[in-house]
Amino acid sequence: MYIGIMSGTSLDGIDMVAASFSDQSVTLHHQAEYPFPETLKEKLIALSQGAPVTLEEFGTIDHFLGKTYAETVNRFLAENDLKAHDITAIGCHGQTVFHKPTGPMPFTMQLGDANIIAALTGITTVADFRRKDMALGGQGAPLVPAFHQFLFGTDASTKVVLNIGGIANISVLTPNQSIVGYDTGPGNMLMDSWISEHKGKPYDKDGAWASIGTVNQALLNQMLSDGYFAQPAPKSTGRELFHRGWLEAQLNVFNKPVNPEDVQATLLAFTVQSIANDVLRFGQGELLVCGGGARNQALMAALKTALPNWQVMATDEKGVNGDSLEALAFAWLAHQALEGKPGNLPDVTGASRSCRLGAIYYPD
Ligand SMILES: Nc1ncnc2c1ncn2[C@@H]1O[C@H](COP(=O)(O)OP(=O)(O)OP(=O)(O)O)[C@@H](O)[C@H]1O
Ligand SMILES: CC(=O)N[C@H]1[C@@H]2OC[C@@H](O2)[C@@H](O)[C@@H]1O[C@H](C)C(=O)O
Repeated sequence: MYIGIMSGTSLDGIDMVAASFSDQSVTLHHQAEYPFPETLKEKLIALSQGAPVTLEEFGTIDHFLGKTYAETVNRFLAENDLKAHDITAIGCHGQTVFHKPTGPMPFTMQLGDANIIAALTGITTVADFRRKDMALGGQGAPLVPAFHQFLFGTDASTKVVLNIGGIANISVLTPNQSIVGYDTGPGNMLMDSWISEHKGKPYDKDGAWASIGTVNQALLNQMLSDGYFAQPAPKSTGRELFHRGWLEAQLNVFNKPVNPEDVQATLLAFTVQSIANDVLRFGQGELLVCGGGARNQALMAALKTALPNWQVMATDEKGVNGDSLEALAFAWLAHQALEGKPGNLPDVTGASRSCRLGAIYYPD
């Protein structure tokens, strides 16, 4: 069995799974979600918002995260009556705190010291999955398309797997064609940020607040003209672009009053339309949605309206829990690493070749 740990760009906490793999199939044994300790969450939010940080504070967060992942694994093992020796390895994504895939010195940074995870759990740990791909000229993201392909394969029809986390990304699985995958742009991140500022809530449950607002079409068109959307793949993005300051700049340029609930409705439409514009390029087929956004009923309804020729459904309808899919992917990537198999798809990330991903940390 492998453990997969994902804490994503929404900063909503830690998703954990225990799963086993064969060449053709995956078996999910256990899954759980755990919140971050409040002090850690505050530090991560400050860091993600570009707050100045000293090297000492930075090292402290790396340690705090590593310790938190380790303690969470030990709790997960106890809750599921598992022992360390039941687990071959842990695949830990870590917490992305910066992602800059282009320019002369590209880098991506995931924190959470995996030495601490290996030492405190007694389990071999694989981490730092993205930087080898980037060293080979790739974006280092998205990495999950290879796992989407493994899970949903290709049959006679086109399937697009859509993750709506903080950022949204798609994997396009078309029969007899190489897989296409990239980040489409914002997922829940801007909606979360706006409702948190105006209502003090971490997210807009079921899109209820957005639903009482009206989409401002002119503001929506302005947002959709951001240069990211016209860029060809390979491409990936993050908080570095679609953050609160980006929204502030958009509202300043727009320079007309918009009610807060109308901004929320426009942000929901922005996420939906930016995704739909990309999905529409691939004709018709099934759109399988995972990530927290799949739980937002208003967002799912708007996606269905924007994509009338697509069968839009949550991955759960295909038997795969959409809340734990990314954690499952990192358990699979750890399995790939230990089996000495490649993890990246050069067609997706733009790396010069496929390669083994991740650094292995031993407990002894
Ligand atoms: N019932 C719901 N209604 C509306 N939004 C929801 C609901 N449940 C979850 N969400 C949204 O999903 C988000 C969490 O999604 P998820 O855990 O997939 O993100 P992540 O893994 O952190 O991000 P990423 O995939 O970009 O790394 C929450 O922040 C919230 O915006
Ligand atoms: C740098 C980084 O952490 N990117 C995440 C983020 O969250 C969604 C999207 O942006 C995707 O590119 C990626 O995560 C998933 C797990 C991936 O690599 O496929």
